Amino acid sequence: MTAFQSVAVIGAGAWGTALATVAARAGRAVTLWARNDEHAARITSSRENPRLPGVRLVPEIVVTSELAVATRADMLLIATPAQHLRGAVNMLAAHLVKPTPIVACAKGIEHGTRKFMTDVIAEAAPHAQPAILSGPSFADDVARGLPTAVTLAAKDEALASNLVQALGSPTFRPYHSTDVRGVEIGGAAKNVLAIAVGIAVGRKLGASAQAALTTRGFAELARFGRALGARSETLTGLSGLGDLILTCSSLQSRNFALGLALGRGEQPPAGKLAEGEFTAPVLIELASSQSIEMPVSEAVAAILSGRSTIDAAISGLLTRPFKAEE
Ligand SMILES: NC(=O)C1=CN([C@@H]2O[C@H](COP(=O)(O)OP(=O)(O)OC[C@H]3O[C@@H](n4cnc5c(N)ncnc54)[C@H](OP(=O)(O)O)[C@@H]3O)[C@@H](O)[C@H]2O)C=CC1
Ligand SMILES: O=C(CO)COP(=O)(O)O
Repeated sequence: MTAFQSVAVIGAGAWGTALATVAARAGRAVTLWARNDEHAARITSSRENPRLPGVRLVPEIVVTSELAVATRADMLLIATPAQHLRGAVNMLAAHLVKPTPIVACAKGIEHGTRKFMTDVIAEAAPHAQPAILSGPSFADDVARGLPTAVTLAAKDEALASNLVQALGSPTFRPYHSTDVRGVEIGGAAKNVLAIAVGIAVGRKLGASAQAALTTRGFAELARFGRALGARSETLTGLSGLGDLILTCSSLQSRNFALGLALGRGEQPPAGKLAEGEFTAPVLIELASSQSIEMPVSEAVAAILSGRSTIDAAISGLLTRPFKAEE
């Protein structure tokens, strides 16, 4: 029997809604918390979230805007955007009466503090047990029950394994890990790199360039990860290489789609969260503070901030000095 019978998902966006279906499929009692009363009431009555259209929520999922109801759960999943994770955890920390696992499901690094998601949780809710879930998983695929595998990490292996037992099912296979930092790095960096690859595809640089850029993107993700203590099996695993491949090759990805639009000289899709846009500046700040070379991510940050044109950034990458592959 699993240690965690009930699950609350904080943040009723596309990913939070998909995760609520994951937990329900795994047999948990599920609460989905939306910050807005009307939004919660609308999902409750229609059994559909406009942020994840076409997906019917099973009747067992309780949708609420009352934090006191959600925080009664045995474990919490936080699925807000990365820059809002601290605000969400601050709110719920006051309601926690026992040490409760809080699983970060956002992919990013906090601006200003340059902190990764589990560090933000540990700071905002000192009695929580932070964990991170990440890997190749589009909300739409997951909610429809298409199969995937992800990584779920916590410092304590037994906790990570218990969380996996609580959420896993034949269509959603979490692998447990204790390499929290490695998992956080993969999820954050791959979004920035997907913007780069989207730009290359939008500029019609060809399938060979797409593969080359994805690979060199992985080289810098891994360089950054190793410098920050990530394990190599995590970097080449589901939350690293796995999610990078997905995001750099699929039009379903909002980060890839943002890059594609930029590369084509079009307006980026409106109202779509592309975390890489927010992660790029803080990722390169962190990298340069530790003298880690991340030329592809730097090019993305320069394009997004208007410091470079797309053509200048592409030419800058292609004319770097030749060097040994590592
Ligand atoms: N979509 C996907 O396929 C996947 C997304 N992720 C990650 O999950 C995170 C969320 O993405 P996604 O669900 O797609 O984004 P969405 O834009 O679909 O939804 C974000 C949700 O967060 C809510 N929210 C924003 N700020 C707060 C806050 N302070 N407190 C509570 N709720 C808040 C929003 O509420 P409101 O509706 O009121 O605006 C909205 O419902 C991102 O970090 C993303 O990288 C990870 C894997 C897959
Ligand atoms: O993280 C994701 C898939 O694993 C979702 O990617 P996008 O945020 O780019 O849509």
